[in-house]
Amino acid sequence: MTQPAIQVQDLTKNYGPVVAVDRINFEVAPGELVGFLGNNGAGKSTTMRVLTTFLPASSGYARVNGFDVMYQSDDVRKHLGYLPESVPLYSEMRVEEYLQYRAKLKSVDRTTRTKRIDYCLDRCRIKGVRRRLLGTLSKGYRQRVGLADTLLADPKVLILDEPLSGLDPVQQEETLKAVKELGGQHTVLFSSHHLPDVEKVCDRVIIINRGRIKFDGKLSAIAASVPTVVVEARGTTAQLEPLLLGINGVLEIKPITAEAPAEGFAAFEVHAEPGLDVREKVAGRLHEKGHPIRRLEQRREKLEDIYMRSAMRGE
Ligand SMILES: Nc1ncnc2c1ncn2[C@@H]1O[C@H](COP(=O)(O)OP(=O)(O)OP(=O)(O)O)[C@@H](O)[C@H]1O
Repeated sequence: MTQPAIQVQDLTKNYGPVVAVDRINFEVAPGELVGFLGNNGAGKSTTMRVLTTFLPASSGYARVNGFDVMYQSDDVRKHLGYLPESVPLYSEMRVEEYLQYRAKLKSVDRTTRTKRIDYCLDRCRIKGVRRRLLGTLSKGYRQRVGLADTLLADPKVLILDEPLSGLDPVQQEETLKAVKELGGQHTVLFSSHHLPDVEKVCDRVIIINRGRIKFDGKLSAIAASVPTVVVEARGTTAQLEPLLLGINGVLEIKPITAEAPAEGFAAFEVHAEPGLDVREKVAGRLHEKGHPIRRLEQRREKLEDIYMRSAMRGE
């Protein structure tokens, strides 16, 4: 089996009495592009800081490219690019000058340094601002200069803490394109609050809530999930439930209480056997028994549904 690029086992981080990360486990395969999601204070940055060796774990362990973050931190850092949430830059330096300086610090080979910087400027779509002073750049450009910096030494693993935060939609799109292109070649773990963007670029998402992992799955699996039928019809739960349950292929009925149905109506989620579309049968049965339908639709689970469920759990 290929060695995971990131491996986290029973990792816990306490800040005094605050348990920021609570015995989490996950692995990221080489080349995977994984979205790390969670509400404010869920534990994303803390996990990332442990992975990038900036913070020691309280217990458990983490490895990056096979190196232990506690005991082999130099090796971890050698093969890792980290973009913190707010990128610290020297405002009086020009973009290119800054990247030269950073490349030197990272021991990027002198003979290929200029070529490498050119490549990173191009990758992060900041060629046009290469001679600008960092202090005069907008947040989006500063963020992408930070991203170019993380790429300089061609690290195998990139950890990006909210690379899209505070950017306008155009800047978000540009940054997102740059991040997407990094997948495959690099292993990328990035945190974000922008679910539609995460859906656009990631292979997989991990959702953390109050320091615990609540969901870890491939986006392709979410897209392929069995759709649910939502039905709202005149009648009471007691009248409608047995009718729906009696339909061939229907496995489970769940009354919908989150969105209150209109007076005199009841609403349900109907879960049927995989591959079976029961909408016509539902319509036929309810019509036959004199229960007019107000709403009948097929709903496929989206990342947002999973996020809401995972991020609300335990609140
Ligand atoms: N230096 C610190 N000292 C004490 N508590 C901290 C410290 N840093 C973070 N915390 C707490 O740890 C928990 C996790 O915080 P963390 O910053 O990892 O969350 P996050 O998911 O990155 O949130 P956000 O999306 O707001 O950046 C929170 O309860 C936070 O208040």
